[in-house]
Amino acid sequence: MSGGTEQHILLVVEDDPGLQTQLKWAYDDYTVLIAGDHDAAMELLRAEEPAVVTLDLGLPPDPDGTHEGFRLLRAILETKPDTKVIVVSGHGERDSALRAIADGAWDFYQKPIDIEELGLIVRRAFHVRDLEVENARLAEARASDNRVLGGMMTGAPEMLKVARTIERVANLDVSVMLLGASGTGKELLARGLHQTSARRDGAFVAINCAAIPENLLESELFGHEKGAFTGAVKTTEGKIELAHGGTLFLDEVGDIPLPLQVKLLRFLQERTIERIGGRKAIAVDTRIVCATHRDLDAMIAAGSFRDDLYYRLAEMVVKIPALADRPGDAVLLARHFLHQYAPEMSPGVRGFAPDALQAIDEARWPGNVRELENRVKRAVIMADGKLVTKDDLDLAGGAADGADEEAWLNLRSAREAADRVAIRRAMTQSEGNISAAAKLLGISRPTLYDLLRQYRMQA
Ligand SMILES: Nc1ncnc2c1ncn2[C@@H]1O[C@H](COP(=O)(O)OP(=O)(O)OP(=O)(O)O)[C@@H](O)[C@H]1O
Repeated sequence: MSGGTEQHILLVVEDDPGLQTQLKWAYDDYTVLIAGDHDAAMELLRAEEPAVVTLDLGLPPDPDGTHEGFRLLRAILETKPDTKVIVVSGHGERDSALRAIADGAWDFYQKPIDIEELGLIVRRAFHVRDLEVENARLAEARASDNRVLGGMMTGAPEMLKVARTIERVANLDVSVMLLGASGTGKELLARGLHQTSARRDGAFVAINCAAIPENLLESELFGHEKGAFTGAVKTTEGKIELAHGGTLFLDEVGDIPLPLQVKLLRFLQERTIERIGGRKAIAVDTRIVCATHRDLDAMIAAGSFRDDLYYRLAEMVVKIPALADRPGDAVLLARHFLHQYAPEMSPGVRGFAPDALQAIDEARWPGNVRELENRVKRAVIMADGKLVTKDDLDLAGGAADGADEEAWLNLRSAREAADRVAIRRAMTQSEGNISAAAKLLGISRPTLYDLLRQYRMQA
């Protein structure tokens, strides 16, 4: 292939020995790997990272059904979401094929296999994959599958930087303070830090200090002995102790009252705690990661937060950008949540209408990712058709129509701009399926590929 493209590895998942041999030798442009079942396929996927997979839905131990095929499709896309999976289904299994597309398969092909026809689809899959690789290379250092730490999704350089910082400090013995508005993903990042660290086999315990009444917070954090106070009917471990060997996420640490701040500081200095009513110091090995949306500098100046505690907790301060400051992430996350919620809540819902995507892109999202997630969830439930509309999202109107109309450089650039909008919309409506998008646009698939390449757009 042309320079700059990755090695072309094709994984064929097929349990019929005859077809295996036939396919193995049919495509000499690629390195062809063969797997006969789920486990063999996953092993090869992990070891060789094939860009394209052809997947027969009928696999052992269920060769006449589709259960194993779908299970493998899910596993492949979970493990390596950018894999182009071409589902090969038997006669009369069109419904399964379409369901596979809805589940994230790239295309489908119906048996009996015609080597040349299937070869064409495979070739195009590699072609699109090459374009994606090239685009990704061009579009700064973006994660190829938009997933970073602990299941966090982002394509925004601002957030990728945050994730990299956290990965880097995860295994260092430094305290980390996450600063960011509500719903920006602080807890998710703390969890990601824990999972990346050597403590990953220990517990991750989270406590929101603002949500617990002051008089109960001490017991929540440090635990109590039986009889320590009225109602203390049995000895109870606090969160710090429960996170022994693991990580305690102290959310809204700015809400800890001063007397408790002293006790927390003592724990950080001596690494021992005393339960309320307890007489002995208990050694506890817990890493603390904390977060707040408060202005701790101002609180220190006002005397409501101890500066010595601050310096213990905040050796590394990581600022989390608001969703509105991560261009592209709102749409990326909206799609992610739609695919997460639609299957169980409204299986008919497949994607967003173009006006909805535009509104999502333009909204300010004061409640950040949590607000977006809730709105998408509600919209998925409310949607009547296959597509979630702007009305379903119940967002206040976006930017004024046509307000940012540009003066065109020339007819070519005006055409290109119009093409881009139409292609983006068609691709969105068809959830990235090239055939369907080409159909919507009234052009052939090869023409659409040419345009995508010409405009350097991602499929
Ligand atoms: N980048 C992301 N990718 C996927 N899900 C996300 C992302 N960021 C946040 N979420 C989800 O959004 C919700 C809010 O995130 P999280 O609880 O981590 O925010 P927070 O900053 O800790 O909020 P608060 O300060 O209000 O507690 C969670 O359901 C979380 O899983």
